[in-house]
Amino acid sequence: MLSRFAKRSFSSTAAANYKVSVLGAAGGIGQPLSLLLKLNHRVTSLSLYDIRGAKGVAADISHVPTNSKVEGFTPEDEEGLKKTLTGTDVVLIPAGVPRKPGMTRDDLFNINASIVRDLASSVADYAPNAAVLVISNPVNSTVPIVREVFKQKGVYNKNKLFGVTTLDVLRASRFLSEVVGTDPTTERVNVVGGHSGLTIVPLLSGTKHKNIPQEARDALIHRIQFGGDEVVQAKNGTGSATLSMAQAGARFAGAVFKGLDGEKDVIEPSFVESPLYASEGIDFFASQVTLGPNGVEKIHGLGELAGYEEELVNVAKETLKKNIIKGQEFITKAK
Ligand SMILES: NC(=O)C1=CN([C@@H]2O[C@H](COP(=O)(O)OP(=O)(O)OC[C@H]3O[C@@H](n4cnc5c(N)ncnc54)[C@H](O)[C@@H]3O)[C@@H](O)[C@H]2O)C=CC1
Ligand SMILES: O=C([O-])CC(=O)C(=O)O
Repeated sequence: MLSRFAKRSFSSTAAANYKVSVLGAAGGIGQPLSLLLKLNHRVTSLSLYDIRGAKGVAADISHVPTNSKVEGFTPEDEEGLKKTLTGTDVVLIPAGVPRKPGMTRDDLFNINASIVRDLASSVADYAPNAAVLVISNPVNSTVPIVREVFKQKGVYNKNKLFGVTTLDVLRASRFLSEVVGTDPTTERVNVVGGHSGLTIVPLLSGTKHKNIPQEARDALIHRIQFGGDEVVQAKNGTGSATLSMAQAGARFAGAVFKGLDGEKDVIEPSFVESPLYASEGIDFFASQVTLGPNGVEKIHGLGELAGYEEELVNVAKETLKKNIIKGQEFITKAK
């Protein structure tokens, strides 16, 4: 096999070639996410898997004239998941059910935990070296589930497992810009913790907007933490954020590709196995991560926090710890 490096050495301008798989590709997130991945020049092979509809989505997207081949597989295909995953560099998992009004992300655990467990098991079998980007909720628990499945199969690499929290980062820059009257494309907010309600902690003190009045600042933080609810309510029972999430997923995957490709200073927040609060029994935490050729290259600390942010982090840690243990024990205590 001609390796990626060998292929690259023939041309200094050639981008790396990545095989990317999307599990849950025919869903509300999966479809636009797959389209955005088709538009990324670093993706040369796109494999779409879903329990239904993946072939249609693949046929549709395959007509977009970029330099990648697209294939779609469902459980009806013999060894569909094996064919999807073999040779994959990066796998994105948006498979699972979304919220309806009145539900928390944790309410999705009963259905999504087993979906993620089973898909993770196949990823461990057929793409054990792939970077795994988990979108399915509750992310605070599904990421630990993937870790335990990988550990049981002896293929766990902490540098290759990511919970995708990028939508919180997109919302933070958008909502902040609405408050301070700036162009959202120029705003970057570090969002740490986890991906649900009070576990989402935007660090506004790290932006250039230090003087937002407290009432407006508190309202802004609350909006970032509960932005997902706005979409769930507006969609009124038909789902949660899909299009903005597709953009978030494509952005984070794009950063992972850049890191794999050896670009320097590729930094995005992500929910990863982290030393930051491990001594308190919190094994995963979202913070800025430098992405490199082997996945996570460096996990950044939170930096100096304002007093109110320290409080928010403390509140986040309580729920996070429970969410993480719940995911872990779903695998380790399974009968
Ligand atoms: N991390 C984040 O920031 C966000 C996460 N989400 C989560 O993403 C998940 C997906 O959301 P949507 O795309 O809106 O839901 P959806 O219901 O539109 O799509 C989910 C897809 O997963 C497929 N699926 C179910 N079981 C499967 C399996 N075992 N193997 C392969 N495919 C399977 C379904 O057939 C469906 O096509 C939800 O859990 C949602 O809460 C949603 C928004 C943001
Ligand atoms: O709110 C939800 O259930 C979906 C989600 O994670 C988000 O939009 O941030």
